[in-house]
Amino acid sequence: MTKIAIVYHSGYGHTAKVADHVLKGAADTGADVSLYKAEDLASPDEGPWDELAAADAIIFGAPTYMGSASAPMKQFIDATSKAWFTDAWKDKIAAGFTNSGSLSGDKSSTLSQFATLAGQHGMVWVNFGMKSGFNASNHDFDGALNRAGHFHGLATQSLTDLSAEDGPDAADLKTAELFGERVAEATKRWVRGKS
Ligand SMILES: Cc1cc2nc3c(=O)[nH]c(=O)nc-3n(C[C@H](O)[C@H](O)[C@H](O)COP(=O)(O)O)c2cc1C
Repeated sequence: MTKIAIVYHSGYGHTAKVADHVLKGAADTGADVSLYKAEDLASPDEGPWDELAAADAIIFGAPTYMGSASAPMKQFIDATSKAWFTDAWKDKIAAGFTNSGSLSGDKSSTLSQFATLAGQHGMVWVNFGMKSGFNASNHDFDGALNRAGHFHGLATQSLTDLSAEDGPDAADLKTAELFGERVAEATKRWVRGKS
């Protein structure tokens, strides 16, 4: 069974909800998926680093704050330098997701940050591969999948006046599940091809 780790930060619960749905989509393919909080991996010398080293894929997730990954996620990113020195994550599958208040909100910067992190570790970045669900006049905004139209990762929107109970909406959460499924299937093929 392939092992997938999701490392995420969420200040107010919205991104945690997205992480839960990414997990659901990946787990529905039969993968063994675990969630890790970035705060528990803030130091290179403490936390479940061995479990990340044992994973076939690591998915990074954080809210976009001021146009990049939130500070606790950046602290985790910097703490991965020990894994970098030992090539602990080389040739693992990587993917990323972010969530923010605006439809765009510079989420692309956060996804690029995660793809760069994956590149630094010699990981194999899996993009989303889903076409935009809202880019033509005959499309409905409501219920559209991947309506923010990001391709190199998952991007969801949580309107800023809604609690994590009410946002992101069902279409974005379904999009998150399909993203989890995509990464899990890619991981399965990658692991099978290596053996
Ligand atoms: C410090 C801070 C900075 C933010 N910067 C952005 C931003 O650059 N773009 C955006 O669209 N939303 C921004 N937001 C809104 C959050 O991304 C949004 O509320 C998100 O759902 C928070 O996720 P969380 O509950 O997982 O922390 C910001 C929120 C905070 C608190």
